This record gives sequence, C-alpha cells and structure tokens, in this order.
Amino acid sequence: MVSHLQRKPLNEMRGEAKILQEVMKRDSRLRYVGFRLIELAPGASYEEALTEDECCIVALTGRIDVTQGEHVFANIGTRESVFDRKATDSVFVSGGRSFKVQGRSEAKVALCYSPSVKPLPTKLIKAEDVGTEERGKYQNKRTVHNILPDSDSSASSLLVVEVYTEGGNFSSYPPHKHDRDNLPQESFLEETYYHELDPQQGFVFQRVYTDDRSLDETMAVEHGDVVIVPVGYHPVGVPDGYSSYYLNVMAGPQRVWKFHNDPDHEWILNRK
Ligand SMILES: O=C[C@H](O)[C@@H](O)[C@H](O)CC(=O)O
Repeated sequence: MVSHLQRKPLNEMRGEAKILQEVMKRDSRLRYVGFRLIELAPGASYEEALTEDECCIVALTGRIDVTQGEHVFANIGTRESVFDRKATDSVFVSGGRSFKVQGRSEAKVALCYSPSVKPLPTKLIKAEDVGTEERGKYQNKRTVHNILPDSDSSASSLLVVEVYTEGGNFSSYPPHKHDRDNLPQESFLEETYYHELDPQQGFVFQRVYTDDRSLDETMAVEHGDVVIVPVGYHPVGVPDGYSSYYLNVMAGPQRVWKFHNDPDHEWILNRK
C-alpha cells in the first residue's frame, strides 16, 4: 500500500507536454507548496498563466527555451541527467505573469510553486550562481545545490534546493522538522521531495513523522516518486550501491529555513 504522502509518476499527456508528476494545493493537504514535473520533446511547448503563485522553472535535464513577456531565456539547462551532478539553470517568474517553456532537446522541467507575496522581477538563476554546499559527516554526508535559498531575495515565498546523497548515507539527517511558525526557534515550511535514483531500479527509505507519532509514515521511495511533507521530521536513507537525488520545494508563512532537530538524534552532531 503506497503511503498517502507518496505520489507515483503520472505519465499523462496534456497538450504537447507529458505530466510526470503533479502535486497541487487543490489535491493535497498542502496550503503553500505546489510541484509539477513535465517532459517535453524537442519543439514541444508548455504554457501557463500564473495567478496567485510564483514559480521557479528548473531545467532539470536537457535544454529549454523559457519566454516570459519580453524576457527570452534561450537554450538553458546544463545536464543530460541530474546525476551529471552539475548545477542547472532555472527561471523565476512572479505571480500574475504567463510563461512558455519549449524543449530544445528532450527535456524534463520542474515547476515549483508557492504563493506570490509580492511581485518580483523575472530572473534567470544561472547554474554558475547556484551555491554548492557539502553537509554532514560520517554516514550523513550529502551535497546541496541551493537554487533558491532563503538568503536569495529573488522570490517572495519560494525555496528550492536539490540534494545528492551517496549510498550508505542519510540526508535530511539528523531528522529535522520545520512545522511550527515560531521564529526565531523554528519556521513553518511545507515541503515536497521529487526523488531520482541511480541506477533507476533503486529505492531509498524516507520516514515522515511527528513528535507525537500522530503522523508516522515510512516509505520505500522509487525513481520518479514525490513525497509530500506537510509536517514532521523527514529523513532519507540511501542503500549501498545507489545514488540518491531529490529536488525540494519549500514554502510557508515566512520565507525562512529554520529547522528543529529531533532531540533524540541531535547528539550525532556532537561526535568529533
Ligand atoms: O529542509 C530541507 C530538506 O529537508 C532538505 O533540503 C535537507 O535540508 C537536505 C539535507 O540537509 O540533507
């Protein structure tokens, strides 16, 4: 039985685009975050008119043209696979604007949504401007590409990050949560995980759980799955032999990433 927090790939044609994943506020318990993954053949296009949401258009794989008003971002994207482990290009578009994405090659495009709190300029987030971070030690090492971190004011509510975790390691670990609008101690950010595995037959374990265990789901997550994190801790464990990739979308009432570690496991940070 697949957890209610886990979404398997859709693979549904909609116009010229194949919808691979779609988790929207209207069909989930999320109130801030939305996520759509589309696949475009060369020359195929996808158009959208944003209303209340802003959107980060991530050139996940392949190359695309993005047009928004007078802005034309041609031939963006840096990788054939997310496991090229290179940062990629993205475009930020504020609410109330329309955009078009066209495939230059076979392309997968992640559309990351959250409330447009205020209008902001349409902006190309170049791969070379994406900060890379090595986090963790022992068996919780991972590499993070900060596409839209809270230190970057290009977006009004949206946070987007991608994470690579090698086999035998945990990420989003020690388990942390950000489900209380209680700054400066903790912020409330909903989150989605879009997962890929290399090789593709792999799986990772992800647990989403709360302190009182009123929510406690442990999932075997496969290539192309999305995991929804409305609340709770959300660690990921990667079996030996496999590499994990996930793209996170986060948003909430405050655009601040301030998490709270599970006190039962925070001790691991104190090891020398
Ligand atoms: O809260 C953010 C997400 O859980 C991940 O981006 C996580 O922080 C990645 C990591 O640090 O392992």
